[in-house]
Amino acid sequence: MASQWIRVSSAERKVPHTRMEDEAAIQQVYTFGKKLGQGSFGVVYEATHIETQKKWAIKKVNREKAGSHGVKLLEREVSILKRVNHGHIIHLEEVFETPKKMYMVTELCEGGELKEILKKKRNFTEEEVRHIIHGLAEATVYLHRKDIVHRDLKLENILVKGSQDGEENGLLHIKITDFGLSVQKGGVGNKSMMQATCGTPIYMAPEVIDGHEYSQQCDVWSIGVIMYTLLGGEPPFLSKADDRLFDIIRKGELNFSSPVWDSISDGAKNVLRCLLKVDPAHRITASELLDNPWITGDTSTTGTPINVLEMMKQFRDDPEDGENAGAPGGLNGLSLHPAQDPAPRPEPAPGEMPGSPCCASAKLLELEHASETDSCSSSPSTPTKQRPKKKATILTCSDTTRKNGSSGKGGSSSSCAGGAGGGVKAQGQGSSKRGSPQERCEAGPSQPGPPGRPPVCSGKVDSHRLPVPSNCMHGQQSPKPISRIKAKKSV
Ligand SMILES: Nc1ncnc2c1ncn2[C@@H]1O[C@H](COP(=O)(O)OP(=O)(O)OP(=O)(O)O)[C@@H](O)[C@H]1O
Repeated sequence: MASQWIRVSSAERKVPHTRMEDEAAIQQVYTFGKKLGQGSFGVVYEATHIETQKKWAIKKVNREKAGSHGVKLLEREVSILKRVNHGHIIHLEEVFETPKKMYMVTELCEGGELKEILKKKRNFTEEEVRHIIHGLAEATVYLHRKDIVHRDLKLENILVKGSQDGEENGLLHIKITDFGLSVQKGGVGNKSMMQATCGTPIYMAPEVIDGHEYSQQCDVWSIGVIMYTLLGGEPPFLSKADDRLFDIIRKGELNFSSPVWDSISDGAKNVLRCLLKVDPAHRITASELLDNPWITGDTSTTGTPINVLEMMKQFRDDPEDGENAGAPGGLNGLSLHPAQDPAPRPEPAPGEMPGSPCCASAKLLELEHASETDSCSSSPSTPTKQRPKKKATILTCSDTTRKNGSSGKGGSSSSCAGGAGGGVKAQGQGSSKRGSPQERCEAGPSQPGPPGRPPVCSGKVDSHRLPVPSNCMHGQQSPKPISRIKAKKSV
């Protein structure tokens, strides 16, 4: 006898979840067809819903073979997929369970893995990549708004809808899949930070490698790795030895010297530099990415930074440029010092776009206080709490992407260009100072970033090297993710 229930947790979609004695019940509903692929924990089949004749993909997992760890990842994936509903995220139709097996019925992506398509094509055109990254950014913004962090975004986890309904004007319709390593963060402050070292080495953000507390910004880094690989045909950071690979990732130097990059626009390269900023506080957010002119196709926007920290840094480097930005006080009339900012401004409303004037000003205030903090703030809602002054807590790092940017082909600036929707525009900023080799990660530990940006705990990015846990020693070619679940904090 099959018993069906629908979990009605308010956060979850109503996804049918059926318990049954054996396979017979599912075979009355679906006809199993060809094998689509094999994962670590199970086999994926094409299946047809008998009543509707609609085709689906069914992942069949043997609990015993998967082991308790595998089952845990699967349950986590099911739980997250029940909470989401987005055009660029794989749709979970229903779940069946027997005492020995678990079946996940998901939408069918006949195009298979994006990685396989890339292998055949060698690289995608800029227009194709723009379309893919746009979809990826939309899905990531959606997830991050729900406090879900994927943590294993990579080409293998991006599926493509079939040729008939999967292409939009010849462009691929992508779906993010494999939420086994995903987490839904709880609350704010420390609870919103993660510490488990997990992901797949070539896609892992520096802060994840180093075991620092990290935020959803790790997904943005992975989008950068994906975008670079789609355009250039090879990942940005590669080494056979993991130690070396992690060192390369920590430096974050982007190489655009291969001929394939000659025909790629400066806009695309700028986006890559913004996505692959070593310091997560200076990395653009997924929603900032969506507003980037390279993504929106808005070529009329001037090359202004969209990341508030970047803007403040530029202003600090060259306040006159900021003042030339068209309004007294610089940065479009924003007050740039607490003393010039008499009235405290309200926190941004939920959903308010980052970079609205009051937010940028408030964040500058926080930044100044952040330089006086010495430890990860326990709560982002108390950013200005005074702590013992310790000069050493103004963390310094060399932002190698910027160095690289200033010498990169085409001489494009490394600042996060554009920002149509960012709200704050510092127009007319000279580019001379942008290439300054010395950048200071002024964002103190765990101080909140700009609005819409999660708090980050930035350590000494390029000098702080924690020993890499032994279970990180997968070959860099290995697509298998690392999941150090025995983290300090369970996530
Ligand atoms: N919804 C789907 N539509 C079409 N093919 C799919 C679908 N889901 C999975 N596949 C195919 O089946 C293969 C195995 O998928 P599965 O999710 O089990 O494992 P994986 O994510 O590749 O590996 P792992 O579980 O080890 O991370 C995939 O590589 C893909 O080619």
